[in-house]
Amino acid sequence: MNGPQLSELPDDSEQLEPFVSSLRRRALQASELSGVRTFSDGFLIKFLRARDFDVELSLKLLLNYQRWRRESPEISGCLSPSSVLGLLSTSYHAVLPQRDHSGSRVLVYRIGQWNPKDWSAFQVFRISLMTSEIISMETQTQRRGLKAIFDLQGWSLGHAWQINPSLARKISSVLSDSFPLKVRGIHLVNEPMFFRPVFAMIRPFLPDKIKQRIHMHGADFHDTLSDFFSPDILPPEYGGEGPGIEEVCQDWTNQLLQSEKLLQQIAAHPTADIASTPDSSLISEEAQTEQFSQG
Ligand SMILES: Cc1c(C)c2c(c(C)c1O)CC[C@@](C)(CCC[C@H](C)CCC[C@H](C)CCCC(C)C)O2
Repeated sequence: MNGPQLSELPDDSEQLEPFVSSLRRRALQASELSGVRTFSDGFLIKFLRARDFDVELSLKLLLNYQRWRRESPEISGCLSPSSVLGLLSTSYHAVLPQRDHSGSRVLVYRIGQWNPKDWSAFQVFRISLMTSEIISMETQTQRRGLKAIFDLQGWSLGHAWQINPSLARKISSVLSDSFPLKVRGIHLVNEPMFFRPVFAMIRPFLPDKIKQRIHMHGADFHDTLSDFFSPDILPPEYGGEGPGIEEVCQDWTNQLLQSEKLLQQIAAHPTADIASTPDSSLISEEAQTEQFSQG
């Protein structure tokens, strides 16, 4: 059985066991110094699915993930949706309710809603990290990855000044090899000319595979965006017939707020399998059935 076929099996399948044990053994050896003593199956399977069950590559991804978190405490230390509620309330971000034709999650970021005088790039980054942690618990997302649409309408110098080379490095790391999610597409719409220098800071660190998945649509994006996404799932603001952007942002904000405890647990114990622990008081009943038992 090859990697993608293994990915299709459920978490508790016997055939996954040798891979999980092997990654656990390697991870425990490697993290002796960092003091991590337990890795849940669910945690390890995220990394295996992200690397099509290549144990060596999964281990590398796992160690990069831990290092990234350690080196970015300003971002990963506080995974609290309520701490950035003011920003979420401006309809800055949504995960669309429907997956695309290939099963990928579709995320929308509306950069223009971010007022850089009120919110730092670290806080903005935190939102992406929280969403990433939540969707990476979904089996189907582990298999089919995600696509992100960045609406850069309103991008200004105030935004650009927040992105320094160190932050650009952190952005390219999570996109390439520091987070257990398959990035299947990045779509920029309404990007102004002066977004180029910022993109030029991020681009050199990206592997070719990711570079090829970045699409710049400009202001006339309606036609070209629909080459990638069916109108059924896109909000009307992005040329589709799905629910409006304000509504989907509101819904996802509620989802994040419901996951507050869960996210705190992840920030405190990143290697534990929090979503599937018997202690389901961590997350509301509703959110569990909607978000975590799919696929
Ligand atoms: C796991 C994961 C994370 C954590 C993630 C993203 C994706 C696709 C992920 O899979 C995309 C967004 C990002 C990188 C956070 C970005 C935060 C900054 C402050 C936004 C500023 C605006 C960017 C200059 C816009 C363009 C970025 C693209 C070239 C990615 O966080």
